[in-house]
Amino acid sequence: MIIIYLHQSYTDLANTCGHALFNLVLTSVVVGSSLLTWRLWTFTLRPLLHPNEPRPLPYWIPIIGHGFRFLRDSQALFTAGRVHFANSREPFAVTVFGETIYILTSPRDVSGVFKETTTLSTDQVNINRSFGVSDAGTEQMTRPAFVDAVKGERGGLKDYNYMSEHIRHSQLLPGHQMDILSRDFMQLFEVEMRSGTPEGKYVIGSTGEGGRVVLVKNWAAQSLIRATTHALFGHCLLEMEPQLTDTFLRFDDKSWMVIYNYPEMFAKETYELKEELIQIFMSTNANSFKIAFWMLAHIVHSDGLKAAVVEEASAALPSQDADLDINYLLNQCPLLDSIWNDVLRLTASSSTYRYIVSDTTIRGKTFRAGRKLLIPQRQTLLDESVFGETAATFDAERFMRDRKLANSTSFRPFGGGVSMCSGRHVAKREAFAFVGSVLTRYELKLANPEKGKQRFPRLNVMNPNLGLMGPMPEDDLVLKIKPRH
Ligand code: HEM
Repeated sequence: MIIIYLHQSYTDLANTCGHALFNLVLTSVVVGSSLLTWRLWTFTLRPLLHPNEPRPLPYWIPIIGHGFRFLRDSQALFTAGRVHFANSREPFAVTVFGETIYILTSPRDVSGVFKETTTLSTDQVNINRSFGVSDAGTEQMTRPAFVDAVKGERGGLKDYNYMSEHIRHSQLLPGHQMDILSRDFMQLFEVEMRSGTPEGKYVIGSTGEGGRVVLVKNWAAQSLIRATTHALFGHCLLEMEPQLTDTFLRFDDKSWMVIYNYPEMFAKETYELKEELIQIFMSTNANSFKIAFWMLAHIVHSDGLKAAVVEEASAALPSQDADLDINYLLNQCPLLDSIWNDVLRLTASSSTYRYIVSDTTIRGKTFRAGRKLLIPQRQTLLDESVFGETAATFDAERFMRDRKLANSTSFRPFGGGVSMCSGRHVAKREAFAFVGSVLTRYELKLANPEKGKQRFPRLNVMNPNLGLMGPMPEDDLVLKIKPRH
């Protein structure tokens, strides 16, 4: 009876409105109500039935979910998620092209993740895959075949990934190997900086009497990447590939496409550049020149700060013929140290990532096996409840005034747990070497445009990023430099 009635009503309405228009309206009503039902179930009813699971951040288009927002400005998406759940910092889930990713923004949850090393994995296999390691290569890398030199036979056989991590740590963490690396780096870096007036693509003009106009981003990148590459890999790599730094810089801004498996057809050049680079070369070189750049940018944009830092650092270079005393800069310069920390805080968009091997419960929330978990460190680095009302802006003395801040669980620019950056000590050395060297060897002035003042470089917050954010492509720090006598 009801069916006959509905059919009759359908026919009457269709005849009155015209079939095409009526079908359009009907389709819209069906799609709209299905969408509302799906939203009600997914974002309201299901979370009520599963209170122990992180709540999903609502979205409108199934499967695509937050995909485009994630690619366009992932930090804004994470902030929106945190705010959507009333800034409670409970874990939540986003959907990126069909994939559910848990987002953690509370330092206490994050500490729980770092402690859990059995059910949460760093997923080395998949990371290697995105850098082109084949199935056969993966099989070889995960086959237990090596003996740990320290533990010997007692430790049992280890696979390539374990041994590679072991070697990275002994090379890069404080100890004998790092001392050798640092010594080599400083020698090579001195060659770069001592040559008086820097030459290369970063010099864009002359001001007479030995003065030059330089682009600092490129200057920091060229000198630090060359010296680090030479110290880590020997001279052959740069001899075989003299353009390596340029190739790297062209790749750097888009490297996230490789990590997030962005479709190759939309990023052909990036994937071609990736072929020319190796993964370890990227993790070693992607960040240090950026932090050096930002530190110098903040220092030279304030005459008062510049004078204070030059005064503090000047004992590291007693004469222009001396070698830069990097240990003095690292250990006796509290202002420089505070600047390093606050710049890291403002520019790190580091994320720690884990693959969930089996269901894992942290502080009452269960994270389901087979999904990914992401910890965007920027969500705590800008937390006003920890860093104060001025958390969003640079404060050179913030970490000097409150020394405990550097050990806060909200301050993790290098990630944490088993995957914490082992290059953090090397990075600090590189940044201090560049900033200290430039400030003590040169007189510096902002090269102001004809009208007005040089704008402070804007942070490129748009690209998903795995370490430090650089400046917007069209922004740089342009300095007039003149060797000191
Ligand atoms: C300011 C500069 C740097 C920043 C902000 C930075 C940040 C990071 C972050 C966020 C991670 C992932 C941490 C996690 O998953 O929790 C990482 C990993 C790593 N970084 Fe860095 N990094 C920097 C410089 C360097 C340098 C100079 C090197 C090498 C000389 C390096 C080598 C590595 C390596 C090898 C890893 C993989 C994890 C490991 O085995 O240690 N990083 N870095």
